[in-house]
Amino acid sequence: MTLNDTINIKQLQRGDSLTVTIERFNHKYLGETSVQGKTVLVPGSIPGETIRGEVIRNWKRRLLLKPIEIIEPSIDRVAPKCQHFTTCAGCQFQHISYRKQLEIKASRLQNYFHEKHPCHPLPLRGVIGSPTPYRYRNSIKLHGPGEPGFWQVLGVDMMRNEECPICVESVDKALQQQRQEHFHQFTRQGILNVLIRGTKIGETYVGPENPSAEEITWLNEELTHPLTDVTYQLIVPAHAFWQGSTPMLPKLIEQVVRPIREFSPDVLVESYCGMGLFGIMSAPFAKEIIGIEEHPLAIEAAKQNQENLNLSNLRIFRAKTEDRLEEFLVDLPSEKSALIVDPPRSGLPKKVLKQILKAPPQLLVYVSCSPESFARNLEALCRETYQLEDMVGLDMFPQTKHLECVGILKRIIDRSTYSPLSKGG
Ligand SMILES: C[S@@+](CC[C@H](N)C(=O)[O-])C[C@H]1O[C@@H](n2cnc3c(N)ncnc32)[C@H](O)[C@@H]1O
Repeated sequence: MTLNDTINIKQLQRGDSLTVTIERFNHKYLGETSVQGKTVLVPGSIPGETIRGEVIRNWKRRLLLKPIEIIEPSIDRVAPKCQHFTTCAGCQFQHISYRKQLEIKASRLQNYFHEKHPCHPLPLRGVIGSPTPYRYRNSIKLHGPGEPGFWQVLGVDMMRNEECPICVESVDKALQQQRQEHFHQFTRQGILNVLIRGTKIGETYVGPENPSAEEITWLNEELTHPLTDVTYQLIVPAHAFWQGSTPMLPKLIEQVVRPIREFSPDVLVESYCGMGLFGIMSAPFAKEIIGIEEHPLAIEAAKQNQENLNLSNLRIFRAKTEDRLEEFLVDLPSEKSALIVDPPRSGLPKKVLKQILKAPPQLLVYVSCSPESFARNLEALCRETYQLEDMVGLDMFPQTKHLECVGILKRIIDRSTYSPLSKGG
């Protein structure tokens, strides 16, 4: 007899109890199992564990269970630090030892590169862990309706979270203070989405995610270059992209800029450049750098940083990558040219892939926050034009399912074969 033979799962209601053994993680890293043909999802569980839980929702095909008692725990289980873990949708892994989290992420990367993928076997060096697996995150967005909060697991309501221990202290403190005041200063004005962002030097922005022109805020940040030890004072736009993990940032820069330093390109194009982070950090190692970015505030910050740091070899262009990349790539010198891409989660669109394949620079450094689109894009890039020489994962967001990776691609064909001129445009 199995654990649930005496229960008709269809009839379970909110608050009822159910005991299950977890079979696997689903694609969102929720533990799951099947009971009487229904998928039972248990946040904060590990495959192999037997858990007694309380029913939160019972849909037609799925049932959401909140763990109440871990009857048979996994050897990888640790105590979560956040009181909201298993209710909040932000973290998936607080109950798993940090060593095991890194193992899970490394095998997830491997799994995207099946046997027939041109990059198989994967030259993966591993996943670099965060020096601080908590207290790393420098920005959060809270959403309405009503008092702003985080999404709950599986989108069940919003939660008015009292803390967020993965955040750096200044951000967590600002959240706690706002929560005590019920975010009144924003809800009174009908502002639904609130952004909290903190910098390493202690500046904090708490305000609307989408500000009016007068509310636009610039933050000051300090960053020490991991390869030169020079400390940079940077302007960071509160409302445009800035890397979310303060302690992991030097490690990410090191992985992206080291190959640029080794290659020492005559021209480096950095597309999806944000406020110019990798271009600025590559400035000592490339003769000329061209940055392309579409967000007006990121562009303003990039230009301000370029001026403040007196970087005469860096030029920034406001454009959509798909509209202007080709024109820069076809002008690149055949040898000694490099490209850094750091696209959003969806990866490089087909149009951009085509432009790269038409005039491929010698070195391509691909920074990705989505292993899935990264693997898909590499399938096209490495079919005949590039070889993936090196790859590393970076755990920018410990306790969560998210994973960053950097791939170093070297051109393996003679570029003249692919030149738009030799192909008649
Ligand atoms: C993952 S962020 C990387 C930013 C930068 N590399 C950094 O580390 O700070 C992606 C950036 O691409 C920009 N972006 C998104 N779509 C774009 C497009 N089609 N063309 C140019 N930039 C784009 C976003 O505004 C954002 O700044």
